[in-house]
Amino acid sequence: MPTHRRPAAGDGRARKNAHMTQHDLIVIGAGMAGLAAAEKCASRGWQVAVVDDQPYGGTCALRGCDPKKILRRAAEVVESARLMAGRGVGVRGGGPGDGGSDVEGGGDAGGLAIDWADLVAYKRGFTDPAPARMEANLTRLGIRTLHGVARFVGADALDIDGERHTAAHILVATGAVPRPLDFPGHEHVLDSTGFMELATLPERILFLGGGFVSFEFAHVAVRAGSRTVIIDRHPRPLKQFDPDLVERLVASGARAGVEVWRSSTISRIERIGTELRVTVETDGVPREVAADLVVHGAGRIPDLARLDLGAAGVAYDTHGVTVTEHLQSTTNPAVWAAGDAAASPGLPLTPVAVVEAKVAASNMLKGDRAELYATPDHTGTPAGVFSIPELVRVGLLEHEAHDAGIDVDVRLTDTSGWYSSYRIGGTTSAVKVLVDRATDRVIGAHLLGPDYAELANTFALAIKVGLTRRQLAAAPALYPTLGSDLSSML
Ligand SMILES: Cc1cc2nc3c(=O)[nH]c(=O)nc-3n(C[C@H](O)[C@H](O)[C@H](O)COP(=O)(O)OP(=O)(O)OC[C@H]3O[C@@H](n4cnc5c(N)ncnc54)[C@H](O)[C@@H]3O)c2cc1C
Ligand SMILES: NC(=O)c1ccc[n+]([C@@H]2O[C@H](COP(=O)([O-])OP(=O)(O)OC[C@H]3O[C@@H](n4cnc5c(N)ncnc54)[C@H](O)[C@@H]3O)[C@@H](O)[C@H]2O)c1
Repeated sequence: MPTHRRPAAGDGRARKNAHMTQHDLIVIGAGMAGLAAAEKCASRGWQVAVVDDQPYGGTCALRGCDPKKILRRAAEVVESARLMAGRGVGVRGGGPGDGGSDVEGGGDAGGLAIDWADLVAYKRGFTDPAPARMEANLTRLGIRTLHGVARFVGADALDIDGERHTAAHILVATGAVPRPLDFPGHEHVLDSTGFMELATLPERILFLGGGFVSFEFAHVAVRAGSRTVIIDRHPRPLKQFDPDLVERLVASGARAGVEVWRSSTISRIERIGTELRVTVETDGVPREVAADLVVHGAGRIPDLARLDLGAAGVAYDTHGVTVTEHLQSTTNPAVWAAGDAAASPGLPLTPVAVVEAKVAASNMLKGDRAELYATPDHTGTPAGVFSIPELVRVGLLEHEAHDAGIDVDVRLTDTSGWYSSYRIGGTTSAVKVLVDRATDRVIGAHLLGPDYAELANTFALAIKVGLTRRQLAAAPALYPTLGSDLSSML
């Protein structure tokens, strides 16, 4: 095990010599986790450097959450117009757009359509300026910004593009990358970053994997006029979410044109001219399907391959850097990890990455006083798929509550006939709330419906602070808002 002195609390001043700066902290990865930790430590006077080989900002801001939701906005507008078509909404002078959609009982919105190139350009209006702004902010905070691939060359040393940098603490915040695929022709599969940069959206798109990425992108692409199929190897997609609500989402997606092929996978892709010849196996039986594009939605793995963690004696596995509950490497005390790159219990989501980074930073700042170290608390952290409508989960699933031996009251309500649904033209929506009968506390909330992700934040707070069903139902809400439906959902 590497041994070296780490600064005790308050002695975080960096040493300098003619050849290099020894930092208090080098953060590898300028994503949500890396930036949160760097800013916290710099605000306490530490000499901090951040390194990234890509533009600053990481996945969420540049290639994930934020740009994705800009693309989705266009699809939401088209969908909202369709739901209200024939109910007072149409495009003046416009002819029928796609021959009439029967999505959720609405009609054609009279020629309203997504211009993909314009939409991607609009998205870039947000993402392109972000790295310079973020880097300038770090510089203003006194944080050194480095560019290049970081690789360990010792227990407390990194090589960054041929230069050696040492630090008392090194935070691995390198995020995740699409899981490598190995079937013949896998090189034809486009990843999520590539999808959001497409100049045009082709007609026939297959999405490999039935998780977050595929559902979110397929629900956008279908509203932009593509034919979409999600191919998942399990009988049930979106396994982390409530099965009853997943089936309703799949059914409403099918009406919009998103097919889901279950117990299926892709075993081969061949390019023939401009077309892809894709072999899809369902329950082991192969068939050939023609497509214009195949998109990777088959999971992500921690981005550790370029770090040479072995050179620093840092243990890791397929879930990330092996860490203690306070996010320190189990085998090298100089190294910490947070976000998608850490093998912590937290899900690979942005709010989790930020909480972990802040906890890791606060623990590093405490020096050797391990008795003061904190652990991240992810109780009530919501997870949501931004399909149309969105699907959200907070707290326990029904089967998890039963497995934990909780006497649970399960309240599943179809809200599609409620006023709030009628107002927007009628849509698929439902809610499942789990209440612990012994304590009356809300322990799980599962939501499917337009803008229901906003309701998730209230449930998240309730679960985090341990509110009872009665307390939550009694909270006054502005009327008429979606929030005012909450008490009826309980
Ligand atoms: C398409 C998509 C949509 C998503 N949507 C959502 C959402 O709506 N909500 C949500 O909560 N989460 C979402 N996520 C997940 C979320 O983006 C991640 O959980 C979050 O960005 C993780 O942050 P991080 O700081 O751990 O890593 P990242 O943001 O990935 O940052 C890691 C950085 O490290 C750099 N790096 C890696 N290796 C090295 C190296 N050796 N040297 C130098 N630099 C290196 C990378 O270039 C990268 O910039 C989405 C993910 C994807 C892919
Ligand atoms: N809204 C959000 O918060 C959001 C959005 C996008 C991504 N993310 C994060 O990024 C991670 C990765 O997203 P993702 O959608 O790529 O992965 P995922 O883990 O959500 O889903 C992957 C799916 O692909 C299936 N699969 C894997 N290999 C397959 C194969 N060979 N053939 C057929 N099916 C296969 C799995 O069974 C699973 O259902 C997520 O876990 C999530 O944490 C979050």
